[in-house]
Amino acid sequence: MMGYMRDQGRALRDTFARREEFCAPMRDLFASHEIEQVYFIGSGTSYNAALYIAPCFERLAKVFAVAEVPTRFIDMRLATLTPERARKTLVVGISQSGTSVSTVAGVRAAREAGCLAVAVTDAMESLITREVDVAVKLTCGVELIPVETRGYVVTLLEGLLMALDAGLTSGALPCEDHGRIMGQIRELIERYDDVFDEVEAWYDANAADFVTMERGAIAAYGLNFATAVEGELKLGETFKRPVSSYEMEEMIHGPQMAFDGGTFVFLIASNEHGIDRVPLFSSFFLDNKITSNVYVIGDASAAAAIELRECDLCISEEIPALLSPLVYTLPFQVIAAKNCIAVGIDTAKRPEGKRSFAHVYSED
Ligand SMILES: O=P(O)(O)OC[C@H]1O[C@](O)(CO)[C@@H](O)[C@@H]1O
Repeated sequence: MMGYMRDQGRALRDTFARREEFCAPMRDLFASHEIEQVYFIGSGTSYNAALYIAPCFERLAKVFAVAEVPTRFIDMRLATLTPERARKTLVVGISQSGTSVSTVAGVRAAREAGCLAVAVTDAMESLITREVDVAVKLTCGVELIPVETRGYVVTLLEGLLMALDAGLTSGALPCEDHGRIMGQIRELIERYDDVFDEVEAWYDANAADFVTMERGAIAAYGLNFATAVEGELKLGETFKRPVSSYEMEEMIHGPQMAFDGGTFVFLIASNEHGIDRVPLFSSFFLDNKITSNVYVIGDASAAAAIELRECDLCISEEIPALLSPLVYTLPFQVIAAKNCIAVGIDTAKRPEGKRSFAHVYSED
């Protein structure tokens, strides 16, 4: 797992260099169809990436976009699609492997309803590619372990680049804004390996505490809600402790009643609307002596806005808010991987003797 994570910087730079491979097909779709709404569907890590990609399309390409798990897309959203609306609806199924039963069923149902269906997948010969109008390459490379990490950050970047391109092409995103954001991406992926090292050093400094985690709560706002949900999945599927994710404000509407000294609270202080509320949350847990295990995750701009403690993570340089999910997922990936190493859990192994039905590898 650590090997795939340490390769993320290279994979992001490779994805950026290959952007025309996935931006061009999406650009053609937007140019040749009147698209009024986009559904990004996927399961697990791919759904969590969709939680970031959908708002990127809304902000940058000014198109109504929603992230949905495939079963809810089929059971709820399809009902809203009259034949006329379906023709103007793009459904993007994200599946790294191309074999998630749910996502394959989702794009099939979308197409049957008259929507335009696209697959974003690393496996260009997989089942999902046969159920769509267009298959778009996900440039993450195969991950041979059950836990997806490199695939997650690559999916985020690919979605962001597609949204930027769609916005530029439609005229929704001014050329100077497009150029500025592309520059920020270039700069971040160049120093991504250094950022990874900073996160790992933070883990190492707090390792003795992290391995004692009994339960976790991850709270975030804005684009980093996706980070919280992905952090919950990563820690749960590896370290196997119960972890919940929250839109930050919602954490104080009941869930906090269950927290105690064994609960590790992670507050993602991204430089978005909501950052000023973070200190209220940390002091609630600390001052009321509910748990001393409170960690704020932020960067140089968070440090200017919030009084950080020694145990908090402060990335030394500023991370632009739009790109911050590419970085703030790292602490949770690193805690997941290194806690497992510490307690002897092999993250490369699938649970023995348990056949899952989440993926299908052939038409049978
Ligand atoms: O992106 P894919 O290949 O559809 O996989 C989705 C999810 O399915 C899993 O492989 C589990 O079944 C997760 O690890 C992953 O997040």
